[in-house]
Amino acid sequence: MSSFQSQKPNMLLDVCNLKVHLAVDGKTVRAVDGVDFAVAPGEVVGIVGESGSGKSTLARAIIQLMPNVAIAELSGTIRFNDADLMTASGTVLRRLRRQNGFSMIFQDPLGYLNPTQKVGRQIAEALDNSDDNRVLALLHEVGLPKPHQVARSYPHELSGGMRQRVMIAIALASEPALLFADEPTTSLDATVQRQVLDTLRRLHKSRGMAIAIITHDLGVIAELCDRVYVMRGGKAVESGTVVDVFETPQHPYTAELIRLSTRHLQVAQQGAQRAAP
Ligand SMILES: Nc1ncnc2c1ncn2[C@@H]1O[C@H](COP(=O)(O)OP(=O)(O)OP(=O)(O)O)[C@@H](O)[C@H]1O
Repeated sequence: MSSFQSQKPNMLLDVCNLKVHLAVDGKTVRAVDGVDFAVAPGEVVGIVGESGSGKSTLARAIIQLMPNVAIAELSGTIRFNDADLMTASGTVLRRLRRQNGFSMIFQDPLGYLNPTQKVGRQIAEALDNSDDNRVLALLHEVGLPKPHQVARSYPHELSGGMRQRVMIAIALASEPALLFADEPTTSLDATVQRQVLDTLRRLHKSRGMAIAIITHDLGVIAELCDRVYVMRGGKAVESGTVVDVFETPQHPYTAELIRLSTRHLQVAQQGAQRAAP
């Protein structure tokens, strides 16, 4: 594993000046254009911004899951613990995906799960063994009732919320230090959204796992996150603690986002009051 000097040694993830420029139809799309991004151990960080601002590309590039399109430029540094992910070997990346590294959940579990395999088997494969008790324990941990029955189901036999929990269970199998959650509740109805967010919050507390959550929804940021990055046009135009950014936004774009959802400011303030000693 290669290692190098970090500017922020207390960070679990430390990304500096990341650029991911794509070659799309003969044009260069600056999907991520010089982003600094960091996550401390056990921290919950939000990434918010309009559609196409580069949120997903940022997350995917960090975990070395590049978009299926030609890359015009890829540069910057990505340090995860003592590994430089930009230069890490396949072996190092596989190890980080399998054990105590990072994993990711997506908006669409159906596109991710194997439709022809029972979900218990898919979780067992993620666990690298076929220990039924561990499969059931994971299903229980993500809040699925009747884990035996769920384990014997195919993805299409489950509701959207249940499938999202199965995907979370698969992501947890490697005991990740950092979970990326890309719009994990966008396709769910309001009640199920709330349940999945509560589950993520509970897992964060019980496992001490860091979470980087991508969302359009400032309410999700206000409820779940310690810090937030606001993205626009491939750049992080603003970052800071949720309360600071929501109370005194420095960038007009952030101010506009907040103006459009002022009720979330109250949620952030209530959260800060609850956290105060
Ligand atoms: N596979 C791809 N092919 C072509 N263009 C892409 C691809 N992936 C990303 N892009 C482009 O890169 C830019 C950033 O996209 P990205 O999906 O990262 O944004 P986003 O903020 O996550 O958007 P959304 O909220 O809609 O998911 C956009 O202009 C998008 O069109």
